[in-house]
Amino acid sequence: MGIWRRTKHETMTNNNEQNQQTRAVDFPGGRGQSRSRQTSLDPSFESSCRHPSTSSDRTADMALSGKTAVVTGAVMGIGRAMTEVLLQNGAKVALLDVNESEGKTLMEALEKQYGQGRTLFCKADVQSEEQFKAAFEKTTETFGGIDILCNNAGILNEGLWEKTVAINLMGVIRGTYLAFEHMNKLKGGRGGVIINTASMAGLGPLPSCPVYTATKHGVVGFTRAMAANSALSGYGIRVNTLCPGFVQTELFTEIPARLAQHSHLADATVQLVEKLGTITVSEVAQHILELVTDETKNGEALLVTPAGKQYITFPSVA
Ligand SMILES: NC(=O)C1=CN([C@@H]2O[C@H](COP(=O)(O)OP(=O)(O)OC[C@H]3O[C@@H](n4cnc5c(N)ncnc54)[C@H](O)[C@@H]3O)[C@@H](O)[C@H]2O)C=CC1
Ligand SMILES: CCCCCC(=O)/C=C/C=C\C/C=C\C/C=C\CCCC(=O)O
Repeated sequence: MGIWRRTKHETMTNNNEQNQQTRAVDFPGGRGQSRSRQTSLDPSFESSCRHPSTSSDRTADMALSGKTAVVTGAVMGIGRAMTEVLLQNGAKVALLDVNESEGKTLMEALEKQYGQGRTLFCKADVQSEEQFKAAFEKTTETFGGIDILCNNAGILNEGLWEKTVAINLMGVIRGTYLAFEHMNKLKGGRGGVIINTASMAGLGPLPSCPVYTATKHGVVGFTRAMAANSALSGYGIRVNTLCPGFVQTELFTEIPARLAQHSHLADATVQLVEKLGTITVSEVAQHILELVTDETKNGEALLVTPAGKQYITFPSVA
């Protein structure tokens, strides 16, 4: 059971990047096809956003130079690693998270590392339409638009199952709909790409976590439907989902407590972790670059495990 007691300071390394391959695998379920705004902010929210006053042009020739990204759940774990990948490739990044104190500290560190004017922290709970909307508006005011959204914030708590649905699924839907309002080319937006963090549990069942599994299957289905919707409608927005296996983060600690009434299945979960192995946050986050930059990727579900990356092929239901 010691496996669950690891904290973020005790991450397992599993450097298998050189062995990673791309394969198509079959899972039950059809393959997905393949503006700027200025509004006044609620003053109380304004005080929750922190950004520097100067900017850097060190990023001129990078893959994401000139692009602005929003990452939810950006302060820790996979979201933090995604933020770094986006910054390393030239994007400016708005970090949205409920953890304000660590968010501000992180933003200061990122500004030192990647240059002034590259980040913005906004305290925002993805359960709140008001806070989420205000963060998008602040990002647009600060950086001039939004090109990339990573809907990443998520929790694992089978006891608080309604909250799990509200954050993991409703938060992704809310963020996607807000991004469509900002990015839609038919409404004056400049198009863009959305990456929704699902899980391997969005492709197959994690028996100890039925509600978590349901939310992640929901994220995969919603992503594929919105990708097809956008393509058919001509909105100029791509939507993809990233499906990591087990990743060493805070979410992956104290699992028996998170399983609540299903905690008797903790040992079975340990066996699955031992069978599948774990990966690091950077091994997961590096894969967003392809989903963001490759214009052919829309409605994809990309599974990332110690075995490598796999674009999932779903059976056609047409
Ligand atoms: N750790 C794992 O094994 C895996 C995680 N995932 C998914 O990856 C995503 C990120 O998870 P981790 O990095 O592991 O988690 P984590 O617990 O390390 O980080 C989650 C971040 O989201 C923030 N957050 C939580 N609730 C929020 C809310 N309501 N609004 C805004 N921010 C909020 C937290 O403050 C934290 O910064 C989640 O959607 C999770 O389900 C997917 C597959 C595996
Ligand atoms: C209990 C920790 C949960 C961590 C969060 C998460 O999303 C990780 C999920 C990783 C993998 C398990 C998910 C689903 C299992 C689906 C298929 C397993 C097939 C196993 C096999 O026997 O081959």
